[in-house]
This record gives sequence, structure tokens and C-alpha cells, in this order.
Amino acid sequence: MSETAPQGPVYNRVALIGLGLIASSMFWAMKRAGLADEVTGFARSAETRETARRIGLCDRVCDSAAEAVAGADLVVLCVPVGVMGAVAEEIAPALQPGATVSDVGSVKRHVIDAVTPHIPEGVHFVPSHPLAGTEHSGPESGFASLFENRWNLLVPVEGTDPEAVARLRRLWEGMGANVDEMDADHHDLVLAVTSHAPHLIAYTMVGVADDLRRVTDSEVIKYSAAGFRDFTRIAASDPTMWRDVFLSNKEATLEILGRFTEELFALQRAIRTGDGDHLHAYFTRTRAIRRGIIEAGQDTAAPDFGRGPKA
Ligand SMILES: NC(=O)C1=CN([C@@H]2O[C@H](COP(=O)(O)OP(=O)(O)OC[C@H]3O[C@@H](n4cnc5c(N)ncnc54)[C@H](O)[C@@H]3O)[C@@H](O)[C@H]2O)C=CC1
Ligand SMILES: O=C(O)C(=O)Cc1ccc(O)cc1
Repeated sequence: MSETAPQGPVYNRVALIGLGLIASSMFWAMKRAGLADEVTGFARSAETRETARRIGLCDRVCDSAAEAVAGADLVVLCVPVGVMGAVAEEIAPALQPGATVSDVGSVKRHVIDAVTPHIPEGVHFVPSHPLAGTEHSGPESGFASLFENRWNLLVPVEGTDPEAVARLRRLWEGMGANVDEMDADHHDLVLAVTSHAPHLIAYTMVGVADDLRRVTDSEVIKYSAAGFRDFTRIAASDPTMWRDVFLSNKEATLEILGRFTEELFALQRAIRTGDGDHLHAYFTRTRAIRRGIIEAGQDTAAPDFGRGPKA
């Protein structure tokens, strides 16, 4: 937990819209640290709401988004990025003046463009993105320690009330996250390199292995080394969430994939022509990058994937 973790509630009532991995982790983390007096929740499907009630996820699970946000001083949109705009439109009439709306979407420019037009006068919008997650989804996948010692990027647009930003920062720090601020377009490019393109590459690699069914049925599973296992973990991530990420961060992802393909072709050529110097120089450079990350103490390896509220 961060040393600057506040004592006592940061918000009176927090509403979580969309009750999956991130919302449930936020709920357990906020409750554990006493950061909100009451947390309400809403999810689109009756089945998810039922599960949430059964496991005690949220102090009150509501049957409409409007009911969940009524009286909330913080509303967090925890739905796939493709539906953020529609959800913002749905809740807008029920938002109380002075409230803050935030989101946890993996893409920022698209979410800002889709949500901002629906934010009423007197309501603050502070977009955010916790750089923490797992390949699991749904209300039962969350755990209180997910955000500990992980980054959360706040992406406020110019002119946003600094107090609204500072308050949201206190909430995330209270959940154990390290908080930074970033411009939306820069965020989307950085995430295209560090998260979106790598996910697509993992999806592709697992797809290729699956195409070789002869191998998949037996040897791939039996003999898979750590690298391929990591790919299969990432490729098990939620299809709806990732479809939306790629469709809404199109430009940056295509830019990075273009560069990736060029480098891949160069390596492919080096293998075909037997250019060992090229391969060796390339791998030496990438090894130095990894060592630099470790020396800088920035190796945020996968968190402990313990499940449930006590994790
Ligand atoms: N999974 C991860 O590792 C991370 C995800 N994110 C972002 O967080 C957001 C949520 O992701 P997860 O919690 O992983 O997803 P999830 O799939 O676990 O949960 C999403 C929830 O939203 C609900 N939902 C979908 N459409 C809805 C609608 N129109 N109205 C109300 N509820 C709706 C679903 O029923 C589900 O309860 C996404 O925008 C994602 O990009 C951010 C960081 C990490
Ligand atoms: O599970 C993993 O390895 C992740 O990369 C989790 C993740 C997924 C999406 C995000 O926007 C942030 C973090």
C-alpha cells in the first residue's frame, strides 16, 4: 500500500457502472481501505447483478444505472471502451451537480470524445486508466490488491477542476496505486506499444499454434515453455474488451504494428540469408532494454493472481 494512503473516506458515495474485474477490484480495495462510505453498482445483465448480490460486491446493487448514480459524488464507468459513450448518455440526467465522472478504459482519446458531450454543466470528467489487470473478467474475478504498486494514469482534459483531479488521485493512492498524469494521445501511443500491440501479437501466436492442430493437441500443451504459456494467458483475455480496444485505438495500434512488421521482416530476412550478426546485434540491444528496466526497478511483473476479497 502506498505510504501516502489517506485515512478515512475520500468520497461519500461511489457508483460503479459495469461490474467486472476492474469494478470488483475497486470495490474490494476501496472497502479494505475505507475510502468510500457507500458503493453502489450496476451491470447491464441481470445475471451479473445477481452474482454481485450473492458475493456481496457493492453495498447496494441497483437495477438501473440512473438509480446507481443518484446521489453519487464519484461515478466510475467500468465497461468496455466501445460502450462508454452510450453509458455516459444513459446516466447523464441522473448525475448530481458537483459529482465527478471517471472511467477505467484502456484507450483514452476515443473515450474522451465519446463521453465528454454527455457530461452536464457542473459535473467534472476525469478519465483514468489503471495499468493493472489479468486475463480474467466478470464480477468474481476481482481482488483488493490488484492496484497495489501499479500505475494509474489520470488523463484530465485542459481546464478540469484541479480539486476534482486531486481527489481522484487520493482515491487511487488509497487503493495502493502510483498515480501519474498524461495527455490522451500520448497515452494511446504508449499503450499501443506496451499493451495493445503485444496483446495482438499474443492472440496471433496462439492462433498460429492452434492452426497447427497436429501440434496443439499434444506437444504444445505438454512441452510449452514459459514464453508460449504467457502468450496463452494473454490470449485468454476478454474478446469484447479487446475488440473494442483495437477498434478505438486504431491509428496508434496500426502505427506500431507497421513498425513491428518491418522489424519482423528484417529478422526474417536475416534468418533466411544467415545474417547472424544482424540477429546477434538485435538480441543484444533488446536484452539491454530488459536489463535497464530491471535496474531502474520498473519490472512490474504480473501481480499475485489471488482471487476474492481477501486477496
Ligand atoms: N481487464 C483488464 O485487465 C483491464 C481492463 N481495463 C478496462 O476496464 C474496463 C472494464 O474491463 P473489465 O473490468 O476487465 O471488464 P469485464 O468484462 O470484467 O467487465 C465489464 C462489465 O461491464 C458490463 N457491461 C458491458 N456493457 C455494459 C453496458 N452497456 N452497461 C452496463 N454494463 C455493461 C459487463 O456486463 C461486465 O459486468 C474496460 O474498458 C477495459 O478496457 C483497464 C485495465 C485493465
Ligand atoms: O494481464 C495482463 O498482462 C495485462 O496486460 C492486463 C491489462 C490489460 C489491459 C490494460 O489496459 C491494462 C492491463
